[in-house]
Amino acid sequence: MRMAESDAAASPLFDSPIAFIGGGNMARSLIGGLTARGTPPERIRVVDPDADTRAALTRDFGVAAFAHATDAVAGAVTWVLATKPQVMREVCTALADEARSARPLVLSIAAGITAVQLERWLGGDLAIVRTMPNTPALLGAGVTGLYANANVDAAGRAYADALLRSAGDTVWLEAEAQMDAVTAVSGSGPAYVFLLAEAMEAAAVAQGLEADAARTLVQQTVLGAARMLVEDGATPSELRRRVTSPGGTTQAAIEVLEGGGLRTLMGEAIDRATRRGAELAAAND
Ligand SMILES: NC(=O)C1=CN([C@@H]2O[C@H](COP(=O)(O)OP(=O)(O)OC[C@H]3O[C@@H](n4cnc5c(N)ncnc54)[C@H](OP(=O)(O)O)[C@@H]3O)[C@@H](O)[C@H]2O)C=CC1
Ligand SMILES: O=C(O)[C@@H]1CCC=N1
Repeated sequence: MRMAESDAAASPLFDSPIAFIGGGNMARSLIGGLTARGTPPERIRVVDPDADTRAALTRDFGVAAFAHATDAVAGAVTWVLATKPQVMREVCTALADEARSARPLVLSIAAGITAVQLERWLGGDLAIVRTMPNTPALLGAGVTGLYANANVDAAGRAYADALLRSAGDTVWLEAEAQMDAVTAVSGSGPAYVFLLAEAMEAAAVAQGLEADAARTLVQQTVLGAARMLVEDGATPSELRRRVTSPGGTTQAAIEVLEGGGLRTLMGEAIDRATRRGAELAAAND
């Protein structure tokens, strides 16, 4: 579902302060995406326990960074929960008093942790949007899955959508259960592509290519292929067919990948990651 930009622009949320709880890798990608695409840094506050992390966020993006969560959320109408699932319960219960009085729109980026858990830990009856972004958000080339609980009104949905659109595309889900699959596909997905790139580079070097040449060849191949996937309009299998001359080099390689069970392996990997999301929710309840 796409939100009307006019709904978001009309919301008082639009100019209000945003507090990030946790300033690690994914928060950094989102803050980078937001500030690069027009969100004034003065609107963004971050809390993180690590002084170097705080200094780097202020230096790189001009945002205010705090050591204590209560300082970061003071006056913030939107909270983005960006700590690891393992500490989310502790983080939320420590902020329950502030949540009860401020009634913020709460966005979580945590894998696995459910809207019901967040609402319970923060004190109940809150508007919660579970989101699953990915690190290309830093370049505005991310994609985010979103699910809103029943307390989120149309303006809250439109605002959450606009916020995450600064980081790339958005896909709304009506069933929260699907968030674990989204996490496994697009949240973790960049790592699968990076692993593929690592493996291709290593294979190129094993064939005698210089490391620099191998890196450039692989980088541009992945970039070019990704652009064709998005821009050409053809299906992945049609794009693959156009590369694969009968009896040629690509066919020889694809036969090895198919014969080695690449599709089964990817299915198993995504299934395992999906189940890991549910495990994280249960283990950290
Ligand atoms: N990395 C990714 O690609 C994606 C991650 N996510 C989700 O984003 C969340 C963060 O992941 P990621 O950025 O990779 O992890 P990081 O460990 O890089 O970031 C988490 C940050 O939170 C800090 N932190 C720990 N305790 C607190 C606290 N009590 N209050 C405030 N900050 C605290 C950590 O500090 P310290 O290290 O000092 O403990 C760290 O800087 C996770 O829930 C993950 O599931 C979602 C999509 C993609
Ligand atoms: O690996 C993780 O658990 C997080 C969630 C998706 C990407 N990184």
